[in-house]
Amino acid sequence: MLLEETLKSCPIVKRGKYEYFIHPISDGVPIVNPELLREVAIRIIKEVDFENIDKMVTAEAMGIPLVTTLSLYTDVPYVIMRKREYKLEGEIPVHQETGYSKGQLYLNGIEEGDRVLIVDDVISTGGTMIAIINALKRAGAEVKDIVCVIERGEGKKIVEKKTGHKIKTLVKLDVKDGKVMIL
Ligand SMILES: O=P(O)(O)OC[C@H]1O[C@H](OP(=O)(O)OP(=O)(O)O)[C@H](O)[C@@H]1O
Ligand SMILES: Nc1nc2[nH]cnc2c(=O)[nH]1
Repeated sequence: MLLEETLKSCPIVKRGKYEYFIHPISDGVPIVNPELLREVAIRIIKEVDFENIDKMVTAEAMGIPLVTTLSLYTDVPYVIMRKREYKLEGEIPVHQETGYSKGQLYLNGIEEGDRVLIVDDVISTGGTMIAIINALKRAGAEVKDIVCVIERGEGKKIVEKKTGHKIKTLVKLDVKDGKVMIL
């Protein structure tokens, strides 16, 4: 499959000590081909019962092409957790920490009782997923399902243990000696 094939040859750069892989789905560079985006969206659709989902939630930035594509296929609307504050009534700020960055994410547009699918491109340390789940909890939403395209490291296990939510992923990888290895 295209996702696995393209990951195997993708470049790695250092962000501090963190070996960061660069791929169209997780970075939007060097170029996003529609065949790859379509494959990923269809693989996600096969994993989720969209009949039971009111809204999708993702984090800025690289969840955006994923939820956009999924929304066009399923007619389910989406909310993007932004790194910028809007000061809208009811906006929920949460702290986000990844393997290489720290900041805030802001949730808008979710109402109590909303049945939510969380979508993201990567889960690594799990810091972003914890932030998203915390914000949704504070909004009173019901997290129905979680899908991340790429899994690396222990983040998935950590978040599952901490929150009790199961996380579905399409591909698991490790970065070793400057190379991506599909597990
Ligand atoms: O499991 P974690 O260690 O939290 O890493 C996963 C997060 O890292 C990336 O986002 P990033 O904050 O780099 O933003 P970007 O989408 O703008 O690249 C990715 O899109 C995930 O949201
Ligand atoms: N593109 C990309 N996104 C990430 N998010 C968390 N880790 C990574 C990584 O290594 N590469």
